[in-house]
Amino acid sequence: MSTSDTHRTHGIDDSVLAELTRLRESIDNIDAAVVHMLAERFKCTQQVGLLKARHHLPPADPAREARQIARLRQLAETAHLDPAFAEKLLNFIIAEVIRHHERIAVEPDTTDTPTNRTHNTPDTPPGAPRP
Ligand SMILES: C=C(O[C@@H]1C=C(C(=O)O)C=C[C@H]1O)C(=O)O
Repeated sequence: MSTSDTHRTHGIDDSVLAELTRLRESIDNIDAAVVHMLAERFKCTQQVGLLKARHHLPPADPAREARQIARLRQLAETAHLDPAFAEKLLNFIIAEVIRHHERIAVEPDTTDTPTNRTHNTPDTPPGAPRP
């Protein structure tokens, strides 16, 4: 049974269904954009990881992270997004980046990239303490 069949069975008006479909199409577009933007971000951070490994720099830079969090919280407030949520999300992403950098530091010649990696994925939700 399709989604629209399910809704019809439950007596949802066609105009409501059309509105729901329209909104979900936008959500799907936004989710696709988020995936593409994250893929580009990980391409950049992968390059940063290689640079750090080559020059024996530490994988994490807490001072840079603190500046990013302060900036993102400010942007979130302006955009009427919960700043705490924005901070959790950034921390979640950064934790994954640092794991990649730690891996690059011990395996600098790896051709494995975050975008094609299917193992070693994060299993902690946004907001969980960094492993
Ligand atoms: C990408 C970097 O490495 C780490 C990851 C960061 C990020 O994902 O934004 C920020 C700081 C570092 O802890 C960096 O130093 O710029």
